Order: sequence, then structure tokens, then C-alpha cells
Amino acid sequence: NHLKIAIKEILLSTIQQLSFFQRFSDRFINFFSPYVEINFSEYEDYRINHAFDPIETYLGAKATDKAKHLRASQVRESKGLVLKRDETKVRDEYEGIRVWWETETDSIGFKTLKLTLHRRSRDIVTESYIKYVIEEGKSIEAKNKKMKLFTNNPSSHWGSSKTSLWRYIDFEHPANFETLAMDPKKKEQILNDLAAFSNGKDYYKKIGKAWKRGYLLYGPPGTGKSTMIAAMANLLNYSIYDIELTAIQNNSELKKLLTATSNKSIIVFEDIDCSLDLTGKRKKKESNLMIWRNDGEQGDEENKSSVTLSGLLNFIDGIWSACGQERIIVFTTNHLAKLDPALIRRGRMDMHIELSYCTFEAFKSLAKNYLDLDSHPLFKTIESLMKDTKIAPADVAENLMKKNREIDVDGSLNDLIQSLERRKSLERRKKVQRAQLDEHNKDSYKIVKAFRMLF
Ligand SMILES: Nc1ncnc2c1ncn2[C@@H]1O[C@H](COP(=O)(O)OP(=O)(O)OP(=O)(O)O)[C@@H](O)[C@H]1O
Ligand SMILES: [Mg+2]
Repeated sequence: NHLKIAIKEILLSTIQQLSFFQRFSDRFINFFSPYVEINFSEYEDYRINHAFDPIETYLGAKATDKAKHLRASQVRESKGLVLKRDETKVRDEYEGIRVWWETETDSIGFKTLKLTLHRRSRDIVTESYIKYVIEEGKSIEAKNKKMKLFTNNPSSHWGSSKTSLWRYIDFEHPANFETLAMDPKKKEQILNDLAAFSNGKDYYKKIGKAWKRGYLLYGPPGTGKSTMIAAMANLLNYSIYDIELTAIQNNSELKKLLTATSNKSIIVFEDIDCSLDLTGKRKKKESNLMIWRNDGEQGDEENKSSVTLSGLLNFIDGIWSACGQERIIVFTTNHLAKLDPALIRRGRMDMHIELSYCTFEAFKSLAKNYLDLDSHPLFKTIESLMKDTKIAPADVAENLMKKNREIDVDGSLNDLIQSLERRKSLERRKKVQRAQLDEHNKDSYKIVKAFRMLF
């Protein structure tokens, strides 16, 4: 037994000495080693390390052309395959320096990204390379991100988490600016504006303004307002937050909803003229410009189930600037004249975009999209009919839609011509009726005047 205990003690002390030597040799090597190591763990002190995901994305996308093991995924049905490197080691170069990345996974599955660099490149790595990697990773994430279409839940369903405020579906709308029929000059102007906005990070920072932009889309029904919002989202790869004002009880709920939206998004208030009926309420209560609920209910004084215009404006000008960046806000309306000037004054909405009835130019682009047609003898008739008839692009599109998936050019164009002629005769009849009514009113006025003079 004594011998056993003695052997155990000798073994223990040998192990201790060995580990001491190991530690000493590690330090010795580290001291003389020209390499430095920086670790990025997935979790740091039980909290998510926000640098981890973008770096992993960056490394994943890095050198896919050279890597031998690849992983493929398709994040959106409409998009192509995304290829990623599926190897644990990557070598990277940046401004003439060379670094090495290695992924390590611990026993419970948490990952750490180990960056090894030469001691002399330490400054450049810590000051600019890491920042560059994170930014690049974020922009790759944004490009591949699945777009979402959010709608607000009724406030009675809200829980304590931010996610309970909104429900969403994947956004897979095919709309794009190429197929959107409108004046080409106006379209180009909008595209330039959107491009300047999305690349304007430094500019907005320089001028000290929040990175946001407001668009007011107005025009009759079926002229492409909603389609344009979808096209904007597809162009910029932004998610859409479609705000249903009728489901919100008051300003603080609106504030809560809006602060829970994410960056790179379009916040949409559709048919703002229906949600906003300022005139009636304002007469009653000058100081508080109310937005009426869609159902026309004002609610009793205690239970104010309404959002005020000032609440909305505060958000656009004030709170908005403080919370979040890179957001587009869009209002749509069928009746520009009905909106309060405070809402649409310049500076609040950066761009007013009118979407109007179909012009012949717009028709030509629809004909190209729907029928693959550049010209046709019937175009002349259509052009002259369109000059004095109002028709929404949605109605033109309906006539040009392929019937039974067979392209019947003549049939479709004749359908459109008939529809235009019907509208033309209807408009003419209405004009005659209006003229008759005016004449009748004039006569009645004359009679009343004569009576007044008599008595
Ligand atoms: N300018 C356009 N170019 C191409 N297609 C259009 C255009 N305008 C309308 N359409 C077609 O008509 C349909 C309806 O258009 P959309 O919903 O965008 O109209 P809207 O202006 O939002 O109408 P509303 O005022 O009723 O909301 C769309 O699905 C689209 O296919
Ligand atoms: Mg619409």
C-alpha cells in the first residue's frame, strides 16, 4: 500500500511538472512566435457576438471558386443557388497582408473563428481589416436575405416580445421596374433616386441627416402604386412593413410598432386618404388632428381608438431620426387633394410620384411584356382612342392577358379597342348629361330669379 501511494504521488508530481513545462513552453513559443491570434466566439459571456455571423458569411463566400468542398443552398425561389465554402481553413489577403482563418467547434457545438496574423500586420488588421470583413459579410447577408412582407397584428394580440407586434410571410412578388409601364423619364428619375439613397450611407452621415427617404405615390386605382412598392423592394432587397392603421389604437402603439421595424425596409401606409379624415375632426378639436379609423368610428372620448396626424408626423421627423437607419417610407393615395398639407409638404415626403392613366407609351411597354409585341397595325387605332379616353394600366393589362395561355394578339388588341370604345361612349354620354344638368340648373335659377323680382 505504501508503495502504491508513493508511485501515485510520483506520477502526480510528474504530470504537474509536465503541464508546467507545457505552459511554460507555450508561453516561450508565444513570446518568440511572430504570429498573433484573435478569436471570435459565437457567444461571448452568454451573449450573442454580433460580429460572428457577418464574418462567417464573409468567409463562407470567400474563395468559392478555389474551394474543393462547397455547400449549396437556395434562399429564395426566384434567386439562384448560393454556393459556400465548406472547409474549416481559409487564407485571405487584404492590402498586401496575409491572414489565416480557422473554424473550431467545441464539444457542445459552439463555434469559434480563429484569426491568425503576423505580428507586423496587427495594426492594419485591428484597425481596418476586421471592420472590412464585417461590412462585407453584412452586405452579402443583405443580398441573400429573404425578403419579408410584414403586417401589424391587432394590438390586443401583442405580447411582451417585439416579434408579436408583426406577422410576416416571405415576400416573393415578381414586380420589377422593367415591366412597370410608366413615363420612361420619370422611371429613370425614380431609379436614380433609389440608387442614390441606397448608396448614400456616407452622404447622409456627412450632412447629419437620418438615412431615410419618403415617397408619396398618388393616382387613380389600378395605375401601379402597389406594384411600384413591390418593385422598389425587389430592386433594393428590402422587406416591406405594410401598416394597417385601423388595427392600432393610439400614437404610442404606432410608435412601438415603428420602432420594432428593421433596417433596410420599406414602411408603407396604403390609401392614407381612407385612414385619414382630418377635416371633420379638426373642426371639433383644433389642437389634435385625428386620423379616423377606416370604419368611420371615432370611439368615445375615454376610449380614443385613433392615431393622430401629429403622432405620425412626429414619427417621420423626430423619433424616426433616432431609431434605425436605411428606411423608406411610402404613402399611397387615390386623392392627393384630400391629404393634409402638413403631411405632404416638401421635406417630409422627399418625392411626389404621380401614377396616371395609361398613355400610349405605357401601353407599348405593356404590349411588349404581355404579347411580346413591338408594333402592330391596330396600334394606330389604340393610340387615337387613348388620346381622349382614360384607362388604368391595370385594365389594359387585363385585356392583354393571355387567354388560355395562348397568345392571341389580334383578339387581345381587339378586346382592348372594344373596352376603350365603350369607355369613350360612356364618357361622352356623361358629358352630355352634365351639360344638360347645367342647362337645367341655369333655367331653374332664371325662374327663381324672376319669381323673386315679382314678389
Ligand atoms: N403601370 C403599370 N405597369 C404595369 N402593370 C400595371 C401598372 N399599373 C397596374 N398594373 C397591373 O395592374 C394590377 C393592379 O395594380 P396596382 O395594385 O399596383 O394598382 P394601385 O395603383 O395600387 O391601385 P389601388 O389604388 O387600387 O391600390 C397589377 O397587378 C399590375 O399587374
Ligand atoms: Mg394599391
